Amino acid sequence: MTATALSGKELATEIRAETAARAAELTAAGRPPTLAVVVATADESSAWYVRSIARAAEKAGVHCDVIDVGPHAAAAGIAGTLVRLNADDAVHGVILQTPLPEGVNAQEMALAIDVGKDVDGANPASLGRLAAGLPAFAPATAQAVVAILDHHGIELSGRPVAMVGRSTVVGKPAAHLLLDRNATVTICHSRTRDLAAVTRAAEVVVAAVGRAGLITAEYVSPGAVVVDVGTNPTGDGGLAGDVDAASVGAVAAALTPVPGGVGPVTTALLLSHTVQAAARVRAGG
Ligand SMILES: NC(=O)C1=CN([C@@H]2O[C@H](COP(=O)(O)OP(=O)(O)OC[C@H]3O[C@@H](n4cnc5c(N)ncnc54)[C@H](OP(=O)(O)O)[C@@H]3O)[C@@H](O)[C@H]2O)C=CC1
Ligand SMILES: Nc1nc(=O)c2c([nH]1)NC[C@@H]1CN(c3ccc(C(=O)N[C@@H](CCC(=O)O)C(=O)O)cc3)C=[N+]21
Repeated sequence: MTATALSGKELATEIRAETAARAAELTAAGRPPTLAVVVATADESSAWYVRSIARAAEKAGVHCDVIDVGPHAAAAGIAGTLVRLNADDAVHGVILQTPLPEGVNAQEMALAIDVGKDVDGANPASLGRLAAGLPAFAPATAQAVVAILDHHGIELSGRPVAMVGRSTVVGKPAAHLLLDRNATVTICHSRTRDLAAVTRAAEVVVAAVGRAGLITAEYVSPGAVVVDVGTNPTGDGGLAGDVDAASVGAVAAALTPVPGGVGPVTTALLLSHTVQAAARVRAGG
């Protein structure tokens, strides 16, 4: 058996087209949608991600302001920058890049992001609202997982799903979104005993671990659907998923590729959230 590739490219193109149309309307109405990206790191993969957001934003007609406070910024300085952006009516979305300088806690910092502008669902209050079924932006990556499954017509209701990873950026919010779709979700992590037994019992496996090739064929039941969130830099400047596509592809029914799967949908959703935030402000006056 050779697994079907669940591409994210077409879905990302659809989301970007819809986003560009709404961005053009907002711009014509004198409210150009604007995303502020706060950076406090010299990390190369973070810099790559920021450049890819800026490129995608430009194509969609969304303004992207990168505010680099430097890799030695103190917590008070970072929080102060976020508070200033909350108060700036010309800014509709705010994201804070990780990693942060040593000793600065990402969750603490994200508490300073206004929930209405929290387009990557980083504020713990956004995660709480998501869990409680209240309106909030989900982290773009977590939403991308469900969106890509929906796009390819994969049923979630009632099905056993293994979510491998419990980070606040991906695993926990994705588990909530999957639960909202009536999946029966098991959340796994580094202390999970016999991970392969748990993932083999699932019909849908989502891997957000950060270990290239961790999920091999013996972790997957024949006919399962596998979503690979991992974006692990390879030595030669490429990207490797958390799933060993060569072996899993022979067992699974369907698998999201890396690159070309969850990644492009993530960036498209981040911009979509930004125009939603801008439109909401307009609706409120
Ligand atoms: N495509 C995209 O848009 C995005 C991709 N990513 C990628 O997704 C991956 C995960 O990111 P993120 O959630 O931020 O990573 P984190 O490092 O924050 O979390 C990793 C999770 O995986 C668990 N884990 C680690 N090792 C194992 C193991 N051997 N077996 C089972 N579970 C394990 C950890 O468990 P524990 O909690 O016990 O430590 C933790 O819950 C990375 O490759 C990242 O680059 C991330 C965000 C967006
Ligand atoms: N709070 C937070 N939110 C994130 O969303 C987040 C983060 N932290 N930390 C870092 C990771 C990484 N990440 C990627 C997003 C898109 C691609 C992407 O679009 N990749 C393309 C291009 C790949 C290539 O050019 O080789 C693809 O997969 O096809 C990759 C990686 C978001 N992250």
